Amino acid sequence: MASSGGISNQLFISVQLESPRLAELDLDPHLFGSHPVAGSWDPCKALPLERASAAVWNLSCVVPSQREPLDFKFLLKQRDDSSQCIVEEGPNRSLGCQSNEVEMRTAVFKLDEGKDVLECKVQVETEMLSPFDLAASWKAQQEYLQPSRVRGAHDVTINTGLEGSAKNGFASGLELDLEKYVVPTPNMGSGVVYAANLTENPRSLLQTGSSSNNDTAKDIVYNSTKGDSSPNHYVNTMKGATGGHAPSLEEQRAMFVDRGVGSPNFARPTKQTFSVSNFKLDSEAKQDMPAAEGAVAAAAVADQMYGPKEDRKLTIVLVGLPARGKTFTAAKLTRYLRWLGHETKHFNVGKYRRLKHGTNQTADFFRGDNREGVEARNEVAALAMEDMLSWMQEGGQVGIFDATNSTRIRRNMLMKMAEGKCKIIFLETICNDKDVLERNIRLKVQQSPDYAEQTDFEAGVQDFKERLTYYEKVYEPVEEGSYIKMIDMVSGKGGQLQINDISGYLPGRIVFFLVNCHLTPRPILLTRHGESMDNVRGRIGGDSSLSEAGQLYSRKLASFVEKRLKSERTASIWTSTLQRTILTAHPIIGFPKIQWRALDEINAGVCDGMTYDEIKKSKPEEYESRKKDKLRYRYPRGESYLDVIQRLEPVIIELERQRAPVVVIAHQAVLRALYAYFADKPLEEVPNIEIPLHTIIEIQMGVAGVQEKRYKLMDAVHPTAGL
Ligand SMILES: O=P(O)(O)OC[C@H]1O[C@@](CO)(OP(=O)(O)O)[C@@H](O)[C@@H]1O
Repeated sequence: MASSGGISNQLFISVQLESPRLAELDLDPHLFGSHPVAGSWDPCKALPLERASAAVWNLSCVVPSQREPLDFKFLLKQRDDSSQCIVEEGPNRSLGCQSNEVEMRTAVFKLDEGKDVLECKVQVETEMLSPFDLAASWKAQQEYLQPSRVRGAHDVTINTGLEGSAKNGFASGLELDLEKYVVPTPNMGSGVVYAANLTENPRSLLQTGSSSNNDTAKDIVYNSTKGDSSPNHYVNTMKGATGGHAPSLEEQRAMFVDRGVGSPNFARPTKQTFSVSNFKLDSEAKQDMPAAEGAVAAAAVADQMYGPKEDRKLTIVLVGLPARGKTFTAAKLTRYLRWLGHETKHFNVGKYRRLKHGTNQTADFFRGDNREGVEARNEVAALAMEDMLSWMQEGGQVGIFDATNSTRIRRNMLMKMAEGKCKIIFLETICNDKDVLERNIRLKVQQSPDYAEQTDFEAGVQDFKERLTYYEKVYEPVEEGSYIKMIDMVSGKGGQLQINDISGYLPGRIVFFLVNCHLTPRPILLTRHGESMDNVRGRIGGDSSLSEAGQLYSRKLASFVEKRLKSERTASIWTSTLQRTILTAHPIIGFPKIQWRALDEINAGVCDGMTYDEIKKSKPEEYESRKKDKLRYRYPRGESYLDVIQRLEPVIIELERQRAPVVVIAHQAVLRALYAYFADKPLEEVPNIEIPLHTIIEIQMGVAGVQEKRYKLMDAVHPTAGL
């Protein structure tokens, strides 16, 4: 917003710091920085943050707009001795004069001479406000003691508490009303997590005890004895369908693909009956069946019937120089494929290297002429590939092999290891955008365990850039085999995708997904409709209107959306075709509304309009069957959660493709499925994820992955508990 006629705009800054430990440690968070408003880097003049809740401190202030960015950092002061300051680690934070700039880097403080580390979640938002907006807000506040209704301005209440500080030109204590509605997020967490840390831990190293990751151990246990992909579990299930004896090989051949558990009363296909949806498959092939429905399951069958064995297993081998977004792309692809029901795991070779060789390799370790380094790196790459192939033997379907894999020799080694066991597709990420590279390098040094002990951030950046030059010297672009090249796509300004020798259902889905992805940060707001009359009655499905409370929520939601998205030039409102979501969206003005049938609530079939108690009494076997396997259970003439996931796939693709914010007003089961995608939740958890009424779940998609924030606008009078 340019300054008008010599009257300069004001930069509104809203800062939030969150950590449950701050209060315990008697530490008061402050902010200090380059502008006189922020103490001109004098810790004694640092601005204190105000405590907003048990673990949240915030500060809002207005800074006369400045030509240069506002550089600042957080610092902690001991409550009983404010002369003791602890300044946060890492580079200065910098705010330009853009509106709605959101900076999320976690604040890291070293306590007790570095023996203890305190991490605080950070949210920083900025807004350029014209003096007129500010004055009008002030006037509205003074005269009507109401939050301002000035178009476009924050709904602020101006707190004149810090009179003294008004001298140096800023009205302190501006408080964002929206923050009052923030409620804790569940374990999805919103701290920035280093994506490579979430990848598979080396079972090979685990056996030698050099890695202490229970998850992998649990994972191995899970794959071999639990879940419905293991033969013994499957045989037991089939005993029920064959009158109690273990199915003979002939009967096993009659096992059917349809993943819907459905009503136990329906005639189970036996070896005489054969319908299109019940392909005869031997139990061994059954293991590869994804826990998915519809298109994915049918394609998996087709691939199995016609494709060679290795086509049933797919490995996406990432290729690219460091800081090209490989790990981020790998994590996104893993999340998407898992959500569709494909057994997918992300193997990061860097993690193997760190576990086997420690985290303080300097750039020299990565020199192409460092024989020892090259051998060590190839060794851990082979270990990771061995682990992945073993996992595939146990039922894994798609492996994401994340490393630079920057030479033909390395790639040939991987292809040789995979021969006859799985299909390999190379996914090469190429980035020529200097700004994107610089940002990725700084993000990498900030987050990677390789630089956790590096106290001098700039030295870390130099070391990483040196490592980069060594890789560039030996880098050989992919020209061999099946490959996908993503060229300058992450910057969100076009770019291109090149593919070679790509065929089959799953590779096709992967290409389609990658074409639609980008990293442009934008919020996606998920919320259920306002309380409906059927919610009050405890009836499921249906197409009822809103209760009084539901109508009130629709008005609050409209006010929230107006404030939260006021500075967004374009945003859209998506609803289902059921009236409870359309009525909820009705009071929202100024944004296009789109009705998606794909967003309709799970179809309860013959149980539609019933209460859970009525189902339990009149259809006890349905009730029990759904309780036993709520993910796969399909209502008679209705849907399962897996069916809902399948029909939501185009919605996910469109949400990934959108660059502007989207408000999705939908239903409990539908939002469970959508949330599970963003939160990378296991499919088994989907049917029981908490999606309370009258609460907005804000998903922030961006460079550092997916973060979440929740706003509860009002209580739900009749919370609906799922079956
Ligand atoms: O899968 P469960 O837990 O039954 O939840 C789905 C049910 O939630 C409900 C409410 O009970 O959704 P909503 O009100 O959000 O449209 C029912 O309509 C729907 O059948």
